[in-house]
Amino acid sequence: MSMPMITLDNVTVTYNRHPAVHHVSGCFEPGSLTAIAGSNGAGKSTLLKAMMGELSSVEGTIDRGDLLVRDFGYLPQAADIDRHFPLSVADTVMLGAWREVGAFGGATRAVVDRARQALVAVGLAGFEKRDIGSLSVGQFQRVLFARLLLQDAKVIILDEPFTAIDARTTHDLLAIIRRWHQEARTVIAVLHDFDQVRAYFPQTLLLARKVIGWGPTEEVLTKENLLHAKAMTEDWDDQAGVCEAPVLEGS
Ligand SMILES: Nc1ncnc2c1ncn2[C@@H]1O[C@H](COP(=O)(O)OP(=O)(O)OP(=O)(O)O)[C@@H](O)[C@H]1O
Repeated sequence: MSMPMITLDNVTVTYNRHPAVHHVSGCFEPGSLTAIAGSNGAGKSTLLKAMMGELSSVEGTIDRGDLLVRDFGYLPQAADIDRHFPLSVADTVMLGAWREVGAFGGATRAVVDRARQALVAVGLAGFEKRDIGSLSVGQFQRVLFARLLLQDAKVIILDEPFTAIDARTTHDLLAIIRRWHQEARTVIAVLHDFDQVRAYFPQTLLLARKVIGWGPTEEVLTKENLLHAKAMTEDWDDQAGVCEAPVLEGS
């Protein structure tokens, strides 16, 4: 059996000493396609940011195995992305290849061809010279998927990729996620639409500050678990302190 690719062991993440997620343990297998689901404030984005190494107050262990930073492709929530830069669609997609190209290096013909193919794959052929500020929300999301295609990452982490995205665009981008899965990449996506999760994502991590369920989607998204998750998130005290270490019997 292959070794787990990303293993979380008792991960707790705090903001100003208040836990946003706590005691999360489990693993993302290589090539798995996992949805992270949960209510607003359940800690989904926090967990992704911790996995990306973006947060400093992380307790427990996030073991990324042999993976390097370059092996991760990360799409943050749209609200965290500033697109008021005077960047063209082509330049934005090319950012996916910056590790290959380097800060001042020139892109090879092969990289430019791959960027062009990525734009075709997301249905934006001919948009190369458009300013990203002039795109619709859905078109911009397609550009960001093209950038991920170019990056060619082993692990792809998407934070609410379909929020405010229309059905047609969502359908097209889900097809790309499916393609990544068929290519045996590990894909992790925060999603709010349970029907979508059931239809496309074999694995689910249901989060409500802690893990409510993590495994095959049909076993995790039960009515009971969803009610439990909702109640947990609603009852959570944002000012709660970090749990004390459990007292071991006999100590
Ligand atoms: N930078 C921050 N500073 C302080 N608290 C934060 C910060 N970011 C998130 N939080 C808090 O951590 C908790 C979890 O937030 P997080 O954004 O991870 O939830 P989420 O499940 O992704 O929610 P949503 O579905 O609304 O995006 C919330 O109570 C939030 O207010």
